[in-house]
Amino acid sequence: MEGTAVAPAAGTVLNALATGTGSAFAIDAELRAEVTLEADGGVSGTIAGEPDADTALIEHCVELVTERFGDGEGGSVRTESDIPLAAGLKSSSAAANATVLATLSALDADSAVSRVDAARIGVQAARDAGVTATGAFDDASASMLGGVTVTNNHEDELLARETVEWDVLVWTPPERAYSAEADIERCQQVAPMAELVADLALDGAYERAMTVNGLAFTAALGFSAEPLLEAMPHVAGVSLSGTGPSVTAVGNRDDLERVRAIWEQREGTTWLTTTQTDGTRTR
Ligand SMILES: Nc1ncnc2c1ncn2[C@@H]1O[C@H](COP(=O)(O)OP(=O)(O)O)[C@@H](O)[C@H]1O
Ligand SMILES: O=C(O)C1=C[C@@H](OP(=O)(O)O)[C@@H](O)[C@H](O)C1
Repeated sequence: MEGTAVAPAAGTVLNALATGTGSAFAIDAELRAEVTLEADGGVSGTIAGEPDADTALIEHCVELVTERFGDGEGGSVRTESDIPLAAGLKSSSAAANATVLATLSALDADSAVSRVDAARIGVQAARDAGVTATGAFDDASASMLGGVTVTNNHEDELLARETVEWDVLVWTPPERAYSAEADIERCQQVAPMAELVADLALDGAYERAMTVNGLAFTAALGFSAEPLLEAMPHVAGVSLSGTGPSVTAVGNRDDLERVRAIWEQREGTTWLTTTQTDGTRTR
């Protein structure tokens, strides 16, 4: 019994660590999960190219799905991806979503659950594995459904979902930042700004929302606002993504190319992509 699914990365419009309301958009960078089930035994996980990374999240995703939709099968799960881990680009949400759908596919139970509920299973696994602060249903829903979503992460409730077609520039510095280690109290200090960002996002002004989010959360989380300032005159929106360290900008392709030339002088990787609208899919 085998199943494969592919999930996109995502960038942040609103970081949910201040108020529990969050917003994210899927971007065209992929993570693939391959699941093989056996009648019994435990679940073992592998992350290609990351021998020391924590596999508890993907193993627990398999367990939750086989307990609920199968007969508690065991087996193996392997993820492979270009999305850097713990870089603010929602690799954990993509890994959970792809693993949940791959396991459902291996059980021949693809239609047993809606995609939104499948994302909620991944969120539960992330909470159980301790890799998230709020559950990150914002990131999970964006990666599962594609497009941009706005969510209440305390209730795992989808407040809005829209298809958007944006060019996206991403800068990923070499360092890593685990969400579970983020300073939540400092994030809560920017709650009034997060409320403004949520209002803008729910009005569909995602790009402006993103820039306000970027200014507030670079301050709260202690990142430099310099990359945001460099981009701001040229782009529609720019923000720290998640708890960082990646920064994403959206706007006109030619303008993003100009910002790319500026960001490329920094250490790390700068790449151009687009939003993704299909979300997570079985293969
Ligand atoms: N590609 C992956 N495959 C399996 N698990 C992953 C993967 N990427 C992230 N994770 C899990 O998520 C944790 C990191 O989560 P987080 O700090 O939220 O990073 P991100 O911003 O990339 O989502 C890792 O410790 C690991 O348990
Ligand atoms: O763990 C969490 O609850 C969250 C982590 C952050 O994302 P990253 O995982 O990208 O840092 C943030 O943007 C999101 O709104 C909520």
